[in-house]
Amino acid sequence: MAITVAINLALINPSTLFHPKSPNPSKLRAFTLRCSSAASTAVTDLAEIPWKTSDARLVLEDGSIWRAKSFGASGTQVGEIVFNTSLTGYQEILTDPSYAGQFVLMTNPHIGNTGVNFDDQESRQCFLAGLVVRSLSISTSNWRCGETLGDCLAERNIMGIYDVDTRAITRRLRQDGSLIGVLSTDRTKTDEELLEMSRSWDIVEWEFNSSKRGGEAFRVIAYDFGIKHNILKRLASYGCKITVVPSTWPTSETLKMKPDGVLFSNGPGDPSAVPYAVETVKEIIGKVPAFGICMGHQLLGLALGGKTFKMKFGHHGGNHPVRNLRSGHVEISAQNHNYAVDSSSLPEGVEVTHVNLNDGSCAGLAYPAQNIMSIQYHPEASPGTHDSDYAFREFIQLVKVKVNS
Ligand SMILES: NC(=O)CC[C@H](N)C(=O)O
Repeated sequence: MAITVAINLALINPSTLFHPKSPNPSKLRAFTLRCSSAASTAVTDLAEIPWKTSDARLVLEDGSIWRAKSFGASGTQVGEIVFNTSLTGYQEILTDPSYAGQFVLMTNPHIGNTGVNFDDQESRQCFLAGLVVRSLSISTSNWRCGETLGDCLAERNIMGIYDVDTRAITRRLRQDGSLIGVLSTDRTKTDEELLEMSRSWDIVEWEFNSSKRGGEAFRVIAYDFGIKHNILKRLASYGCKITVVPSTWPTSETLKMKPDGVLFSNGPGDPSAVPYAVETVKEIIGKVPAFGICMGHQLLGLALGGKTFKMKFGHHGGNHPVRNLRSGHVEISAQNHNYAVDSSSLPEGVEVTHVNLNDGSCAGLAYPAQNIMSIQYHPEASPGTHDSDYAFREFIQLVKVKVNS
């Protein structure tokens, strides 16, 4: 039932595309760590570093080259770099399928000290393309720790780098917008080759294959575009019996199953690149109460006739202020998205219910006439604050009213 996400990394011919922003490759700028030599030497003097170190490069499409140490897997990997401002929760971030194809840079400088446990996974594997951290904890200490962060990444073939100026990269992303990059530990590849790889890759290349009457549970069908486990756990805690179906599940089958509600999940990539999913949403809305989370919210926006667009550097973190326009309350929310619904493109009758206070973008929608609600961020908040958990209660309320009507 789970999706598989296939991405064309190895098949790209670096010579086929040339990015219009290309500076002369001979003018590649090399950024060496200002503090790496001093800080790392100091640490090495005190304790033997327990992981294998090797040189790694992060080459961004703007021509900047960031030299770092590697941990986890080695090799060469292309991805889109995004920064996440959460202070902790790196394990949930690693296993959030919406990060597929992306390098996540943690702005919190010290990562890895609690290791990885077997209870906090948001899905069955690590989906992100790579992890970028300033300082990797040299020791791991937590009563639930099952393995170190480095071992976890190495076993799952995910690359990580540390000893890199994450603040400088974040400032660059905030200024210039999101960037494609290549992480590599391969010394045989030149900087120019890596730069070409970063410029010929596109993240949109995804393929998705993959208490009611008498105390009975509500039956909810969850369309899996890359669903996080905590969404299922939160729905279950509200008394739902959930059936997870693949993103390509036929609408006719869904309707035959007579669900009380349908959830459209979070997921990676550009919502406008999956028109079949928009069609599915169109066929379901109006017939069954629907709740969209993140990608699901964007698909609902498109299905209702609105438009989505790519943001400059997206929202990734556990500390985004959102105003609920109905209650006037401000929630601190967990967010992870690069695309957004354009509020001005929405037809009459569709209400913008939430606004991101950092940039005024649309953070929630409702179409009461058709029992639809959606949230651009993560009410299941894992990691994050739990201010927005009430969204599940509101969805259950929509379901209840419909069931009892
Ligand atoms: N978390 C999500 O569902 C992300 C939605 C979409 N992939 C975006 O980046 O905007």
